Amino acid sequence: MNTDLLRSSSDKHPKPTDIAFQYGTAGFRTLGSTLDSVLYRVGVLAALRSRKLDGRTIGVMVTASHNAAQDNGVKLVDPRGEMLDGSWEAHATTLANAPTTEAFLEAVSTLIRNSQIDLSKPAHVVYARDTRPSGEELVRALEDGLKAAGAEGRDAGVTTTPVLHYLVRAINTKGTADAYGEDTQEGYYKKLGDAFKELVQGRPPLDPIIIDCANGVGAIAAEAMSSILANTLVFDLHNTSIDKEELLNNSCGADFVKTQQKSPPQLVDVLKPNQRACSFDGDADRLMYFYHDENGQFRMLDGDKIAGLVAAFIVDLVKTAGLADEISVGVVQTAYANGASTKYLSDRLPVKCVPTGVKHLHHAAERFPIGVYFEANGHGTVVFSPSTLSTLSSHQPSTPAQDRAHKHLLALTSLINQTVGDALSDMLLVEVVLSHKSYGGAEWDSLYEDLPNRLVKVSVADRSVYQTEDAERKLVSPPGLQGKIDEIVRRYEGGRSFVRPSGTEDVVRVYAEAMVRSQVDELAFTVAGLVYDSAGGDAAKRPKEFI
Ligand SMILES: CC(=O)N[C@H]1[C@@H](OP(=O)(O)O)O[C@H](CO)[C@@H](O)[C@@H]1O
Ligand SMILES: [Mg+2]
Repeated sequence: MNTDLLRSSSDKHPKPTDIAFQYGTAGFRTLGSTLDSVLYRVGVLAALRSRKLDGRTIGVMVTASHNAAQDNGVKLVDPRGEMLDGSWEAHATTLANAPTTEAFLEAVSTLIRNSQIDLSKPAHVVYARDTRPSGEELVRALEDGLKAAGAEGRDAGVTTTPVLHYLVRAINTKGTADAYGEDTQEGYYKKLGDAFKELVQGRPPLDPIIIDCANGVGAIAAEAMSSILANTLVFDLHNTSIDKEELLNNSCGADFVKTQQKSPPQLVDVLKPNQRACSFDGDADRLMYFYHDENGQFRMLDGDKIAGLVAAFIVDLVKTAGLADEISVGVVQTAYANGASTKYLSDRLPVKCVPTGVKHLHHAAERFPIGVYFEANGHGTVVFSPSTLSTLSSHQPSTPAQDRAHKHLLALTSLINQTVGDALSDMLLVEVVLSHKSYGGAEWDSLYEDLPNRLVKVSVADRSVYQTEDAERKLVSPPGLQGKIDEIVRRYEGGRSFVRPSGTEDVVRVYAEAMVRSQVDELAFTVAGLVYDSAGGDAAKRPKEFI
């Protein structure tokens, strides 16, 4: 690497003095206007990561997902399309926080030395951004970093996070036995589109699906997919104003639906009773379904409901294909999964609970022959292990029914974006299942009844003192607090509550559920009050709903 070039270009992207950056669950994420130096340095880091992995292509996605338009962020994608390896998250944070160019150069040399990176290896990086206006300049800073580090960059333009993950895997597997698909966006749309058409062939057409695109990049992806699917499935697209910055994720999108537990207001008059609709988030990796029942009541079909629907469908297909002895299906959830969904799934399948954050779910799901994972907030997918894929490709069905189910399983491996949660791919998957089961939203919803639940944020002086175990369901620190929470929970029928520090915001989260709505609120606000007071929170600023 050319140190002079690295030095001179680093000087053009100075680190703001007053900000400490942290590569967290969602990569780096903060105000877009503060991220210039971070993007430059991520360019250098991505080049080093690629060299460390013999020149395999690394992905960089510039997005702040469901956050407001003025935010932005960046995350790295490893060669199989998965999240950046955990050990490199710390390297990212170190590089981003070096206060000066000299300190940055020093941190780069240390990383090269400690990780034994061979600088004679080539470096390849593919990158993309969502529709945020700040993304354009941030990509230029990233390109400066790539250039300074001597990496070959490929600009995938403005696209969704899951498309970028797809491209990374497709590029790295090109020409091999496990080629993932054509390494272009068209290749992605065609792969999903062909698989969908095969899966619904011969079935009665579905009603059009209403899609809230959150005024983000999902609108572009949905538009492209819509023309490929033609009349197989009609998309009724809403919130597609990608050129109006202020509208991004504003009272719309998957996060709005999940946290507000209501329909985006723009859709309220569009939705007829029992008509199914869904929301993407700002970078189209999360999906929420919902409908209004006969009484106009909002009903949410979240990540847990998607996991239940999809897992049961895949189990049936595996059985019908005559593969039940060879392939099993497991589900991965977090502590935020509704207790009713965990019960529904555990009665049928192995279910594992892991800490919050997609990388934990993804890795746990990879341990199952077929692993279905979803966060309640709608981020998830299905992964097929290499041995399952080879069982599927060599299977010889012995009856027409087995043959049909086997073909459908194979098509599912193409329809599902196995690299990461993908709103578009997950939506097509849900539509396939609804079509096969002849379900509307109400039939799907009736698989089980969600327990009433409530999520509350508590501001504390130092959230790092909150440490957990048992997949974040129990506090081990501060000492004694868990015992007090348990005591409160015992007073509520079907009560459950846990407390953990957020990985993305400076707050502690309190989750609660119980049999009755009014009791859940009481439980959640009692626990929130306990956390606030025990952290020495200012009595004058205590939120009035806390008990
Ligand atoms: C309760 C909740 O929804 N938590 C979210 C949120 O994490 P926190 O660590 O809770 O801030 O952001 C993560 C990244 O997007 C997502 O994976 C996770 O599900
Ligand atoms: Mg997202």
